Amino acid sequence: MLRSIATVCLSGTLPDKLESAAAAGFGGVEIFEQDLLSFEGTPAEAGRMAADLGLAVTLFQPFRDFEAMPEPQRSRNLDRAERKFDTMQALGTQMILVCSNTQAATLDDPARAAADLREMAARAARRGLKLGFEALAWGRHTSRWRQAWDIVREADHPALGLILDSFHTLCMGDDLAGLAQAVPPEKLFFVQFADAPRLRMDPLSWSRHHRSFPGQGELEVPGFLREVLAAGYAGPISLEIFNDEFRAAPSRRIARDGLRSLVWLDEQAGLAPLPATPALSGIEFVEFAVDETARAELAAFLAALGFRLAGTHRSKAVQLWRNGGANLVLNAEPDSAAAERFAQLGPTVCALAFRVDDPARLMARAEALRCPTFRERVGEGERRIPAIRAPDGTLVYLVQATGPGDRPIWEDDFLLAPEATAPGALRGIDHVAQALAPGMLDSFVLFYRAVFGLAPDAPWELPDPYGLVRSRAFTGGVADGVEQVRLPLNVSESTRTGTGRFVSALAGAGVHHIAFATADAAAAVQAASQRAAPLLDIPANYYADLAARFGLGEAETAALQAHHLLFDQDAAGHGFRHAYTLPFQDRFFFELAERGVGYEGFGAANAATRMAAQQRGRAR
Ligand SMILES: O=C(O)c1ccc(O)c(O)c1
Ligand SMILES: [Mg+2]
Repeated sequence: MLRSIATVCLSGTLPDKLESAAAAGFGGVEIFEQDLLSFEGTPAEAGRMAADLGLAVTLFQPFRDFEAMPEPQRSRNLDRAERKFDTMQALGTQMILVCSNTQAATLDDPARAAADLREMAARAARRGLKLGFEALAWGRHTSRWRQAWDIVREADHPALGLILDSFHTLCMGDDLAGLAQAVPPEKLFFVQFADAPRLRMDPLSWSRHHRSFPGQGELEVPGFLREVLAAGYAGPISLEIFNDEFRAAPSRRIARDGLRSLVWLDEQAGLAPLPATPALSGIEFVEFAVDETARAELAAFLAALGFRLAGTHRSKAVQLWRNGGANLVLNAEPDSAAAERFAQLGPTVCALAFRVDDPARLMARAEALRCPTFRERVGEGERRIPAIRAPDGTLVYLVQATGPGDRPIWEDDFLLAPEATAPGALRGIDHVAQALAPGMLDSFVLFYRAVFGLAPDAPWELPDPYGLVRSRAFTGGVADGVEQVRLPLNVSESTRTGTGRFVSALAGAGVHHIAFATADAAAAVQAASQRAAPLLDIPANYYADLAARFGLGEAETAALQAHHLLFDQDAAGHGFRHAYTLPFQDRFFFELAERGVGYEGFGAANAATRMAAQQRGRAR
C-alpha cells in the first residue's frame, strides 16, 4: 500500500519537506494549503517537483468550515471550491479533504450538510476530482465517523466518500466497530494515521500539539489499521501529525521516523511480518570515546570503583575494564567512530552493546525499519560486531549471547589479562540512563519499541532544583522473571537541570549515567570508599525522613547513611539500595545499585535528593 505523509508533519519549506519525504522512502504526500501558499513557485511547479521525486500528491487540504453554512457563505464556499479545484489540477492530485465544520454559524442539519457536500462533489466530478469528508473530534455537529458516514451516505454521490483519521476516532474512546458492515470499500476514500499520548485535554489542543507517529504514543493504532483493512480499504496509509517538536526538528530525521512507524505498524497489524524482535539478555558493555589523557583519568576513576584492566585490543588502542560481570570499553583508537565522537564531544559514551539471541536476525529487522547500520574496520581474525545507530548517532552493538560453556566474545579481539575473570563486586549493568534533548524523546521511543520490542513504562516527572526532568524507561528481556535491560530516557525543557546542562554541553543526547548491579551495595560502597572513590554525599535530613517513611530502625538507617546509600521500597516491600559517584569531568556519573528481586523501579523517589546533591556539588 502506498505510504504517504502530510507536509504538516515536517519542518522547513515545501521543497525541504518533499525531499525529506522522498529520501525516507514515502511514495506520496498530503499537501497542506499553508505549505503551498508559502511556496515561491506555482502549484504546477510544486506538483512537478513532487512527481520528479517519485511522490504522488495523495490529497490536498485547503478547505474547512464548508458544510451546512447559511447563505451567503454557502455560495461563496462553492465558488471558492472551484478555485481550489484549479489548484488541485495544477498540483496533479485528485482528492480534496473537507473536515467537519467547527464554526458557530454552521447549521445543525445533516440533510443540509449532505446537500452541500453533494453539490461540491458534483462540481468536483465534472473535473474528474473526488471529495472526502472527515469528522474532526471537535466538529460542531459532526464529530464521529458514523455521523460523517451518515451524511456521505445520504448525499449519495460517487465522487464523495469518507475519510478516517485514527486520532479523531481513538481520542474519543471510539472505535471502528461496524465499519466493514456499514461502509462499502469504494466509499472509504482515504485514511490518516496518528498516535498520541493519553492526556486529559480538550481534543483540539491535544490534536494540534501532541500527535505522534504510530508506536510513539498510547492509542491502539494497529487495531485501527486492522479494522480499516478488514473493511476492504486499499488506499494510501497516510501520516498526519501535528506536533510542535516535529516541526522544530530536522525534517529528515522526522521523515525517517515516520516511515519506520509505518513499517512497524504493518507488522503490528499483521500486514507484513518483520524478522522477530530479539530476546535480550543484558548489556554486554558500554563503550567510551576517549583520548590517551582522558583514558588515564577515566581509568583511575573506574579503578576506584573496583574495575581492573582486563584486556587490551589486539590491533587497536582499546582497553577492556571489568569488575565482575560489568564490562566497560575505553576506545582511544585514532580514525575510528569513537575518535570522531571524542573530537566533537570529549569523553562520552559512544556505544552500547546489547546481548541478543540472534544478532543477524536483529540486523535484518533494524534494516527493514530503516536504521542506519555501521561496520567498523576490523583487523585480521577479529570479530566484526554488527551495529546499528540510535537516533542520536550512538552506536548500538548487537552481541551474540553466550551460554556458560561458550567461548566469550572478548577472546577473538582482546588479549585478556589473567585477572580478566577475577571475581568482582559487580554483577553487571543494571541500567543505562540517557539524557535527551526534548525533541528526541519520540525518536528514541520508536527506536526502542520498533527495533527491540521494548515497551515504555509510564512517564515520570523528576524534580531537579532547577526545573523538571521528564523520564520514560524502557525495560525488557525478561529472564527468570527479572528484566535484563533497563534504559531510562530523561528529557528536560530547562537548560539548568543536570539533564539539561548535560544535553547542551554535549550538543545533543547521550548516556548520562550507568548503574552497576551489585548483590551488596553497602560492601560495594565500602570497597569504593577505601579506594577513595568520589561518592555523592547525601544530607542527613534525607535519612531522618527515610526512617519515618519506611519505619526503618536506627541501626539500619545509620548503616545506609554511613554508606552514602539511598533507599526505596515498592508497595510489595521489595527494596532498592543505591549510591552515586560524583560526575566524571562534570559529564556522566555512575551508580551502584542493589535491586531486591521484584523491585522494578529506579529509585525515582530519591531522584530529587540525588539531583539536589549533585547541583550542590557543582556550586561548591
Ligand atoms: O486540526 C485540524 O484542523 C485538522 C485538519 C485536517 C485534518 O485531517 C485533521 O485531522 C485535523
Ligand atoms: Mg485528519
